[in-house]
Amino acid sequence: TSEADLELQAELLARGSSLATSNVLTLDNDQSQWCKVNRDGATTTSLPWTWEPMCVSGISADTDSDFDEEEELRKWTYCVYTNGEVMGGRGVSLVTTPEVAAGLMMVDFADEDEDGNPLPDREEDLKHLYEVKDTQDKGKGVFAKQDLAAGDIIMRTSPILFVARSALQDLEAKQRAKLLDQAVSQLPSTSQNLVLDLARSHGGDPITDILKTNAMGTEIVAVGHLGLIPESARINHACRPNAFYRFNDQTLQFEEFVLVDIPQGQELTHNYGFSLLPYEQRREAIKENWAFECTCELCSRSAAERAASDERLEDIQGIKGKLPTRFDKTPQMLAYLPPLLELLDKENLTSEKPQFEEVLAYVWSVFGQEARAREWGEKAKKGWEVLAGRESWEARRLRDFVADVKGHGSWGIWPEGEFEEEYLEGDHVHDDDEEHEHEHGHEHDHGHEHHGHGHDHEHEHGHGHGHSHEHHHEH
Ligand SMILES: C[S@@+](CC[C@H](N)C(=O)[O-])C[C@H]1O[C@@H](n2cnc3c(N)ncnc32)[C@H](O)[C@@H]1O
Repeated sequence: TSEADLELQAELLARGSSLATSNVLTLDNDQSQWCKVNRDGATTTSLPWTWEPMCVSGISADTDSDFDEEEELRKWTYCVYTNGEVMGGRGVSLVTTPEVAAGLMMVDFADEDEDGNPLPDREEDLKHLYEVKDTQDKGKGVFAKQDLAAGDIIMRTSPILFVARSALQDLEAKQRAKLLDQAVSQLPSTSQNLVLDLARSHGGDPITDILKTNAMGTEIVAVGHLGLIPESARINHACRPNAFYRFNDQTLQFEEFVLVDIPQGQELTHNYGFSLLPYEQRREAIKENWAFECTCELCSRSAAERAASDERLEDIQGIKGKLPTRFDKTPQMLAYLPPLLELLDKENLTSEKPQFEEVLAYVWSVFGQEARAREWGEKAKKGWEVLAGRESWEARRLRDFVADVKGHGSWGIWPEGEFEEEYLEGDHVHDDDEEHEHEHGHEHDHGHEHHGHGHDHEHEHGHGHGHSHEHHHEH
């Protein structure tokens, strides 16, 4: 980056930050006002935005539920920010706060590789791997054009539109529609068409509907946003999905990847959320949030098979609720983790497994059991390589672990003389609190499941470092 670029960035950053204060108008009621942002003579084609930001400010009353009745007034400003040139000409629009926009000015918009060479059209590279076709009962869907293996990346692209989640709450319907329309209309026409062509399911304002039907949960500078990725938005929901995504908020790069092997011709699926809820509740939650009746493989099984799945889900929640957090209770991990992993496996909850495989590897290491530590470390490594990516820090961490188990900080730290052979059997822990376990069944899961670094389609899916997943939805 040249010095001039750095200066420009610093200047833009300063201007972006100052918007936060200069732009908030004094308002005595929740009348909001529109305002133009001062550009101090800068041309509108300078990076990062190619359009004048359009902003609206207002005040919302937040009821603090902990101290009921107490209403707190919160001032807010949301603006439309568009760069119509980045990401290989695809462009990106955001409806977000000036603070988030200022944070984004630092990002490398990922049009160049590390050596400054322009990146090829990455989506074009991978288009032979899948096709979009009509399904019988779910509108369009995405299908594998060849056999795909777990970990394969099938889409490399970028979101076209981001909307801060809070904006959907704070803005009243007309303001929201106006900002969203503006955000879309400032995009290049091919990108506009990609957005406007997407499925709708709720009625009302078209772009709001498109967002609610298709957006995925993402975070930008740690603030929750809905992101619209038109290619990935064609993937239908399944409670036990075979595909997943990662989003990198440093580069705005989005990667769709294969979670479990997919034979040629099979449909790709995403988890839109609620996958840990039992059948009836899951169905309700999907209907309420997504306005469709789930017809996925799991939801279409016989009543007896669904009941068996519900029972496994209850057992999974029960075991998760009992996992010890104190070091002196580490032996209990040996009783709980293997059955938990077996249940997750039976229930095809693939994306949940690596975190527990990793813990189990460290537990064996704590007890100085090298072979078992390495065996589970290998499983966790494979899982993270798929879920977080081969180059992720999770995958590296596990590669380091299996290469040198005895060099790991956990190795043999269980006090000598206190190790008992029966720990290895895993049956030393008595289920004296069996009753309890059922009490906390599914209560914790309001459909916001976190896979790894945060995903769920409420929808959240996705994953990664500062990458989130969620096929959101008000999400
Ligand atoms: C993100 S879009 C998926 C792509 C969409 N089928 C299309 O034609 O563009 C979400 C919409 O797909 C449909 N859909 C997705 N998963 C479904 C499922 N498991 N069962 C029924 N409908 C589903 C619903 O109409 C939902 O509103």
